[in-house]
Amino acid sequence: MAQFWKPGTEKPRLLDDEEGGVLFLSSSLSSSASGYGYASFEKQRQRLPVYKYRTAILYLVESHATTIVVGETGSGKTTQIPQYLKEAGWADGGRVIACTQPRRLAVQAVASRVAEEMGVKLGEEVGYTIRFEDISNPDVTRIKFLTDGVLLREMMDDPLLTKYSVIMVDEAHERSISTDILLGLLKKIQKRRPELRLIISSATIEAKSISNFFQSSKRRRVAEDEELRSRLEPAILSVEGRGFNVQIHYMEDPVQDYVQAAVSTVLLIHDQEPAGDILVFLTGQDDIDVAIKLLTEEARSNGKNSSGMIILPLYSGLSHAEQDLVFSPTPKGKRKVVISTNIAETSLTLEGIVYVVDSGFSKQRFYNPISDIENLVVAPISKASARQRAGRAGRVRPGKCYRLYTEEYFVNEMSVQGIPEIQRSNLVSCVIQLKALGIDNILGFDWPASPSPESMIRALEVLYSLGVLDDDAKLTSPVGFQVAEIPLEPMISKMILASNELGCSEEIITIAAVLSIQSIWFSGWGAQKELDEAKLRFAAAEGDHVTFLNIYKGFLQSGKSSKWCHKNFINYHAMLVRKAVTAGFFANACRLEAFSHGGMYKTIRGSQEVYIHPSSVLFRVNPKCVIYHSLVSTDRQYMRNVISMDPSWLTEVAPNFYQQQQQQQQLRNPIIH
Ligand SMILES: Nc1ncnc2c1ncn2[C@@H]1O[C@H](COP(=O)(O)OP(=O)(O)OP(=O)(O)O)[C@@H](O)[C@H]1O
Repeated sequence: MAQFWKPGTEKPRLLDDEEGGVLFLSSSLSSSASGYGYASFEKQRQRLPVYKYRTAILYLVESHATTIVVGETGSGKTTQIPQYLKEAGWADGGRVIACTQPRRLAVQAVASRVAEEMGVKLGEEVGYTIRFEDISNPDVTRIKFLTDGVLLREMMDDPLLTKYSVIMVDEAHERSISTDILLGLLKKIQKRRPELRLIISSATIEAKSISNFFQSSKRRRVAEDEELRSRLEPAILSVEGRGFNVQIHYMEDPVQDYVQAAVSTVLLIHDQEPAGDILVFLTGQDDIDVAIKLLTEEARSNGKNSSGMIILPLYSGLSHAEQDLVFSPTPKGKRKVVISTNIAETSLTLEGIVYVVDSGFSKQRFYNPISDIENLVVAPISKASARQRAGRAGRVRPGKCYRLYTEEYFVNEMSVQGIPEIQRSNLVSCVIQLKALGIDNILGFDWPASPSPESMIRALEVLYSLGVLDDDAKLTSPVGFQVAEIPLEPMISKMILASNELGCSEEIITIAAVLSIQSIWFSGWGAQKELDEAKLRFAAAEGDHVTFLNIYKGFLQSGKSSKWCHKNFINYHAMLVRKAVTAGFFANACRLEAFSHGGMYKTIRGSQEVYIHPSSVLFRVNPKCVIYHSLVSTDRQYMRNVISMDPSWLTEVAPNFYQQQQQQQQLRNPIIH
């Protein structure tokens, strides 16, 4: 059973988070306001800490090009500021107020909440746009929530974002790659559109560094007259006041297995704490599935009343219906246990949540430009994230947060902020986006945090090999422009274009769609055996990509029997498909080196050791040469979504890339097969 330090053993202190210990967020909303639910929306809005700053915010936005708003979680920044701006006339005359979020789920949830508070139908005055889903109407939408990635895409049609009067970049502290690109581009746009207003908001942002970014000395020199200079000077506003109390508990000793510790903590809460839903932060679908299984089994075997718990997963691959369950009210007498990735970390209000369990980990991208390998690894979160997670409790009533790490670790070892995503990612998509927006001097681009030159060079190299950039590093016509226009990874886009010539566009578009989502398999939760059987039924000898096709066709024809699967096994056609995949993903080619450990491969590009992931239908089949879609790192580097291929295709589809590669390898290692 999890051992937590009990806050009752020491007098609770009013502490700043960094100091650790019991954290009582000072409350400007009293718990008697748990009658909150009954108050009118207007009253609820007025009780939020940000309300007292309404005039100040509007004044600063009027008088400064950039306003940075810093405030605690739940103070009302996201839901209220766009409404204040609308009320003050910033959406008059057909103009639009934009509010960006790093995550799709947050965009949908916040837009629904604001539409509800304003008493309007979602998609009309208040709308949202996320990739592949546009619930807005250009004629009537005045407040638009969107992911930062979608706003970047909008710049391709309207580089100065002319329809927006104010753009609020929310959760900037997350430093997603799209947020950083957006900040760099918005700074450029401001020079051309002095009337555009920016609000950069976050609970934990390092306001000073963003402020410095927006007021470089060059900008100050450009602004000669006093008034202009003062307008260009960013304003920083700190919203004081927080939501309800959130009591923080730490582990007495470090935990060996955070999934097991999370399960024990949920059972402890369910057993000992009063009513209220629980939100658990784990890292990904795999450990969420394990936790759900363990939780169900342990509750049953301990004789605990598991029937009182409604256990729900939350990650980005879920269907709308599954996501809706998480947001729906908890039936009386029940306790919802939502087990989530960090998609629930920012901006979300799940009304019934009273308890948060924080594993202290999340899946993070790490890219090594030398080996050209990008990994999704389970890594410790930062204090900023921990604070956001705790902030999911205490939004509509007081709450508790159980951190599955020690206070000592939190205070002394946890980093204050995470590393910006741009400094730990493959930059291929980022570079092509900037090129498409006419930013030719990528290395000289004004970044809030500069990416490494090695990553930049790697990205330029790959884009050149894909035929997307020419010798002057400009987009090629038509391929480069076409690839940039498709809102997918450049390799997938190139694969689609290649399929046209190879006569298999329909199939490739199906595969591209599957690769662009997290998983074609909906959660195997509670039905792992059936899921495995289904996978086997649809499996194709050529690899996962062709398996996706089989599934899709099966769906279309509604004949999902194994008999149907055998009858429609398409070999020759699949070969074509594989060649098109190779045309896009040639940089991810690997060769079988040894049969040890179930088949050891090496990347042709960098001679890195990699293995086929057990979830692949090619696991233990071990074709001689394969192409993978992505890598995950656990005890080893595993390739996910793998397809077999003929190595002779490589020099055919990517002559520059592989001839150069072969020459380099011959220098290093004269024997290559
Ligand atoms: N769907 C909802 N149901 C009930 N209350 C809500 C909902 N959405 C927001 N609220 C209320 O509004 C408050 C402010 O939410 P908002 O998202 O604007 O805060 P925020 O300052 O942006 O915080 P964060 O940075 O954590 O997202 C919440 O703490 C909660 O009290």
